[in-house]
Amino acid sequence: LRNDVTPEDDPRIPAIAKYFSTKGRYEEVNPHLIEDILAVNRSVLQPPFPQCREIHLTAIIRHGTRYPTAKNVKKMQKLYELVKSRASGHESWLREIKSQWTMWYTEDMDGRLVQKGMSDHKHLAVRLSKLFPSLVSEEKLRGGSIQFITSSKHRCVNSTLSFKAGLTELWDIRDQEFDHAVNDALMRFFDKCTRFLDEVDNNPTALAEMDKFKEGPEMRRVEQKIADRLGVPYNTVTADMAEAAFYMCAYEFAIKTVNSPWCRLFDEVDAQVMEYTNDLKQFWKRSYGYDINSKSSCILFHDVFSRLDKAANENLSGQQVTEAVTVQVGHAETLLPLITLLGFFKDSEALTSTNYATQTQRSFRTSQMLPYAANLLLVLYDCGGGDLRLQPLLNEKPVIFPGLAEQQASMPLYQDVKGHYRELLQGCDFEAECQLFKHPAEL
Ligand SMILES: O=P(O)(O)O[C@H]1[C@H](OP(=O)(O)O)[C@@H](OP(=O)(O)O)[C@H](O)[C@@H](O)[C@H]1OP(=O)(O)O
Repeated sequence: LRNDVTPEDDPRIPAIAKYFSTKGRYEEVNPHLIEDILAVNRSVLQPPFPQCREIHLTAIIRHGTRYPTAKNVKKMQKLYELVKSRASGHESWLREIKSQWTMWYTEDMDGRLVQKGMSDHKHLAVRLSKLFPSLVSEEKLRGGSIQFITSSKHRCVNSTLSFKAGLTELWDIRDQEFDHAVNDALMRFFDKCTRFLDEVDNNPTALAEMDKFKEGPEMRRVEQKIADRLGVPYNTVTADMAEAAFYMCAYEFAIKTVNSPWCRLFDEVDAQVMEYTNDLKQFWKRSYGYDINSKSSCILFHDVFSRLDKAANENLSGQQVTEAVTVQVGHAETLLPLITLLGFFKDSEALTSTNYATQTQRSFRTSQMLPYAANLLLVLYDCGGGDLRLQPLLNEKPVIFPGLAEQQASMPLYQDVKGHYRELLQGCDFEAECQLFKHPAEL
């Protein structure tokens, strides 16, 4: 990409790429990476005093770009069959789909990491080594103070391997291998939380707001416009078909970096409606929609703070921090509950099927929050004389702990962060929250 070309002007990037929600490219969230995937800007880190030193980094990272899940491949196959057999439009992009494009997605791909997903993690590893050179360093890696923890899913394990490869290739390390721990209790807590499974994941009415929106006027308009563009009867394009078409555009771009003819089925207004549908799914299934969504991450929340505490205590007693870096690889459904528990991206109104128009300025945008390789970074600083600070970053951009903004413009004191989350630190017990009966709030 030339310097004078913005992503909006680049014909290789679909105009709707910034609305792909959890199927989006990390580069759309950090567009400077389009030009240089290894670029970092250390000046975004602004410790309050020059003597502040980073002493610990916890990175919780979503796996990299992956294939669609089997469920979505099926939907995409149905759409492809419809287009092949019924589409009567004469536009060149439609002729291209019908005569040149082949349906190459198969169900056995089922969410596996793609080549681009490996690069996502390799590149992220290199950028983190540039952003935090004293922590993500060859010496620390060789010395065993960089720990890797992953979910058992192949896309996560392979992302973890790629992250490690990014570092070992960077430093040309060939004489040593580095372990990782598979820990689903931490990285797939949602699978183990009975109350969440019962009340949300397996509850057919939990996503009622998304279901209603899919049947509502905004989605109907998108479906009609797709039917018009294809030249098929209105009743053949359902919400699932529209979703499948959106995935076709998103996956072709995320996996192959091509602006495929499928993208011509949407204009920007349509894409915003599709984005809202997915935001509704994420909101009700993994975020503020139900209290248990975020509470299911209590186990990870405590794990994060116990690591920070350990690093803080070792540092305060003059010892070397044993675990300088913790890299934890999981899913959108790992990151979002934790981000929610910490209070990020909370709007005053819930996302519902009827408030699409008033939610246009919402902060809850999964396209920005949860692309492939999305990451929450927590960096602990020692600023001398017992002054410890904690800087959160989301997708490598500094963010402010919600509620702590007024008290502290710059990096907050670690003690203040702990004070802010006091209630959760003293409670938020995974076992108690996740059991079906005797929920603490009901006692
Ligand atoms: O809509 P799909 O089938 O892709 O949903 C996936 C989840 O993807 P997401 O909704 O976040 O885009 C997937 O999360 P990921 O972070 O691993 O990509 C999740 O693990 C998987 O179980 C699918 O969830 P669903 O319950 O089948 O919708």
